[in-house]
Formats: sequence, C-alpha cells, structure tokens
Amino acid sequence: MARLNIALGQRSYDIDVEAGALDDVATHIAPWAKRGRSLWVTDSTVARHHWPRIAAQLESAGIAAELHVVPAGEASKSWAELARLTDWLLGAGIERSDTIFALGGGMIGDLTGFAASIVKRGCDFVQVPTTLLAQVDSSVGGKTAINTAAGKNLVGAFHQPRFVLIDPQVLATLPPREMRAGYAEVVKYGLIDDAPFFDWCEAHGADVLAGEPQVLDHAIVTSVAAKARIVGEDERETKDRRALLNLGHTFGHALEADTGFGERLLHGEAVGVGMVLALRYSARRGLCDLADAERVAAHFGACAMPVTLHDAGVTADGAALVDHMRHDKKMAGGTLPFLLARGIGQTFVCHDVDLADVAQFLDEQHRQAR
Ligand SMILES: NC(=O)c1ccc[n+]([C@@H]2O[C@H](COP(=O)([O-])OP(=O)(O)OC[C@H]3O[C@@H](n4cnc5c(N)ncnc54)[C@H](O)[C@@H]3O)[C@@H](O)[C@H]2O)c1
Ligand SMILES: O=C(O)C(=O)C[C@@H](O)[C@H](O)[C@H](O)COP(=O)(O)O
Ligand SMILES: [Zn+2]
Repeated sequence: MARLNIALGQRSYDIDVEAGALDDVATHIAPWAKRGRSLWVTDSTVARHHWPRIAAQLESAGIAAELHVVPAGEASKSWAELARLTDWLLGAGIERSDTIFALGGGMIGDLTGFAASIVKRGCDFVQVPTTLLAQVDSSVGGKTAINTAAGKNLVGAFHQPRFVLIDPQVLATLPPREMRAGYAEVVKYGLIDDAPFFDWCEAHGADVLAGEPQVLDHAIVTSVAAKARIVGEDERETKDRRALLNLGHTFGHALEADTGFGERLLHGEAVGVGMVLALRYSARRGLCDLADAERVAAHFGACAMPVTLHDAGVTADGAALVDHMRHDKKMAGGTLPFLLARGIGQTFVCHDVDLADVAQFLDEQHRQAR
C-alpha cells in the first residue's frame, strides 16, 4: 500500500493506493462514517458492477449505507442532476457532520464534490475513484464542477475531499476505451515536468493499459504524487503553477464542446489530442522541436488513442473552436494563457498567444489531417 498526502494546511488529506482496498472498504472508510452512517453517490454502471459487494461489507460492519444513483455519462454533470442529488441529500436528512462518498469516475467525483460544497454550506466528502482518469487525476485536488450550456466545468467550487481511497483492482471492469482515455492524463504528468516519466510511459504504456498490477500501481502513484505536489503549491490556480495541470485542456475542452460533451469524444481523449495540439503549436512558434510533438503523437497512436482533429471527430473550423476557448476559466483581461512547451517535460504558461493565430493553426491541422 502507498499512502500519499496532499499538503494544504487544514485541508490536507491522505490518498491511499491499495490493491484490493474495496474488498475491505468498511475498514478504510469507518473513520468518516460518523454516527455509523454513510451517504453514497455513484452512477448506474458502477452501481451494477460494484455496489452489491460494497453494500454487503458496510452492512456486515454495522455501517448504515444509503445510495443515490446518477445516470452514467458526462451529460449528468448538469444542473438537473445537481438538483436531484442535493434534493436527495436533504431528503435523507444530511447533517453537516455527515460524509458523502463519491464512488465512480470523474463525472461522479465532480458532481458529488460540488454538491458537497454547497449542501448546508459545505459537507465533508470522500473520493472513491473507479476509473483510471479519476484515480490519477480528478479525485485529487478539489476541483468540482458541472457543465453548462456555455461550456465545460463553468459552474463549480474548490472543495477538497477529506480522504481518497484508490483501489486499482476496481479497474478490472473498466472498458479499454475508458482506460485509454484515463491514460492520457497519466502521460500529462510526464509532459508537464517529468521527461523520464514520459520515457517510462513509452516503455510501459501497453502494460498500464493491460492492467498489469505493478506497472499500473506505479503509474497511479507517480501521477497522484505529481498532482498532489502541484496542487499543494497552488491550490486555487493563482500562481501559474496549477495551470500546468491544464496542459491540453484549452484545446481539449473546445473539442469536447464541438463534439457535444459525451460518448463521441471522452474527456481524456480530448485532452490527449489537445496535448498533441499544444506541442505542435509550440513547435510552430519555434518554442520546441516538432520531433517532440510527433513523439507524443506516435505514442498515443501506438496506444490506439485519437491523435488528430479528424480522429477526434471534430468538424468545427479554427474560428469556431477558438470561440469555445473564450469561455476558458483561465481567461484574464481578455487574453487566454496557454499551456505550451519548450520540449517534453518543459511545459510553461504562455501569456502572449494570439487567438487568431491559434484559429489559423487549427485550420492547418484540419488540412493536414485530411
Ligand atoms: N476535478 C478534476 O480535477 C478533474 C480532472 C480530470 C477530469 N475531470 C472530469 O472527469 C470527467 C471524466 O471522468 P471519467 O473519465 O472518469 O468519466 P466518467 O466518470 O464518466 O466514467 C467513464 C465511464 O466509465 C464507467 N465506469 C466508471 N468506473 C467503472 C468501473 N470500475 N467499471 C466499469 N465502468 C466504470 C462510468 O459509468 C462511465 O460510463 C470529466 O467530466 C472531466 O471534466 C475532472
Ligand atoms: O486539477 C486541475 O487543476 C486540472 O486542471 C486537472 C484537469 O485534468 C481537469 O480536467 C480539470 O477539471 C480541468 O480544470 P478546468 O479548470 O479547466 O475546468
Ligand atoms: Zn482533465
């Protein structure tokens, strides 16, 4: 077992990574089930695969468990599901001292975390992530949100969980496409500031995707440690530090918006293509070697992940994609900071990007992908 900690003063918490932890879930979460009570939120798919055994363990440990099930899929990061969830919590008689447990992928973590941040002006929550993406990224760091008509994650709050329990074995039921989507966020940590980890990904990515236990464990622990370090330095993204975790996301969120936030293009897939675009755009500006961008594209291609706008099913032209980007939360004083790179492991925040130039670049990418 690995225990990591995220250092945020009074909001610090542990992140336990333990294969098989969900076979003994009651022991792990008992300290948070105050008054012998636990309120769980999951999605319809995770409920089917994993709730029966979790419920049985909680029951035999004498912990009362109540469950709210949200329809699976990104569309549930919505006002409607937020309202249903908060109504359920209030109907269940939640008290401020109760803990809400988010059992699922990033959709459930983001929705539940946001609900926890507003119900009774803030309740504790615990993350029990069940996708690779949630285990390496979304369960840690306290960004919570829903999507709105204007775009991705535009209404939300910073609200840290009190504890994160990661069981890599739960990924055994995750579809391969979802593993690949989560893997994009693993590779992100190498691209941000850890070139040796990107080398490791090139060598071991196939084993991560195959769920080889030791390799998967290394990928998760390395990713969580990187995320905890960066968030610990800049919890609210005010110092050009946490923004590094947004590598590929300005492009990626625009691609998600164009494809309708759903099954057509998963968040991790959009981020993967977005990171390739960020490196290619960096090369176009003479900041990094094009060979670095193509090395990343080749690795994603070798992993059967989408690489180009065409692979991603994006049809919008550069101007339309840039219009989506104008909603980005990093926008400041009319300019949009971009995460660009001087090479693999050398990401930085660039403050002088001209959106018209980005639109032109995206049109060129469309032409080259045809
Ligand atoms: N808060 C953050 O820091 C942060 C970071 C990255 C991504 N995100 C958000 O996370 C979301 C994407 O998360 P995701 O990729 O986990 O998507 P998701 O939560 O929609 O899960 C993907 C699919 O996998 C299914 N699933 C989950 N666990 C399973 C399991 N163990 N076995 C079988 N099926 C399982 C789900 O039902 C769903 O159909 C996006 O909304 C993204 O914006 C947030
Ligand atoms: O934790 C962060 O900070 C991230 O940027 C992690 C991203 O992977 C994640 O998708 C996040 O939700 C994007 O944040 P946003 O502020 O662009 O909505
Ligand atoms: Zn992301």
